[in-house]
Amino acid sequence: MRILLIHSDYIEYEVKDKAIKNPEPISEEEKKGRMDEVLVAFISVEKVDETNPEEVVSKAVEEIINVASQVKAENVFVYPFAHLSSELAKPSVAQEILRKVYEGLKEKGYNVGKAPFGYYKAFKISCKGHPLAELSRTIIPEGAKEE
Ligand SMILES: NCC(=O)N[C@H]1[C@@H](O)[C@H](n2cnc3c(N)ncnc32)O[C@@H]1CO
Repeated sequence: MRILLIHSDYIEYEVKDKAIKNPEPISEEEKKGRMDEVLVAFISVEKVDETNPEEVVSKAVEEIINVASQVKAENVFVYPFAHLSSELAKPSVAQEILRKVYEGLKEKGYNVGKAPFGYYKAFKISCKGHPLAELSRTIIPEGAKEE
């Protein structure tokens, strides 16, 4: 899993078109969204993550919370982003893993937003620009490391 973390004044998105055959069903109001004072997590789920989804989910939640506490962000935004890796997991697995990351962050008490899965989206983001405002993390399941 590849994660790009951007501490932002805001993130806003607008759904433009379906990008896969069966995108996540969304309501009219979910076609646009915005969150202010937020740690945005752009996440690419990778093929290797399929070997141990549970481990990748818990490590991702841990890494995101670690950065959120350092930058003092109470809002987190999970953005499915298929552009951080050339070894992507298939959409069905990726959607489930991202849903669990979202749920895991909520369980830890964060105010969590998410962008719909499986769409092309326009987005605007305002990076805060401080030294910890742009970070990336790579998460690899333990088992996969032995290969
Ligand atoms: N920016 C727009 C976009 O990326 N759209 C992506 C994601 O919403 C989602 N998606 C599909 N596979 C994955 C994956 N492995 N990891 C994350 N998202 C995925 O499906 C869209 C087309 O790839």
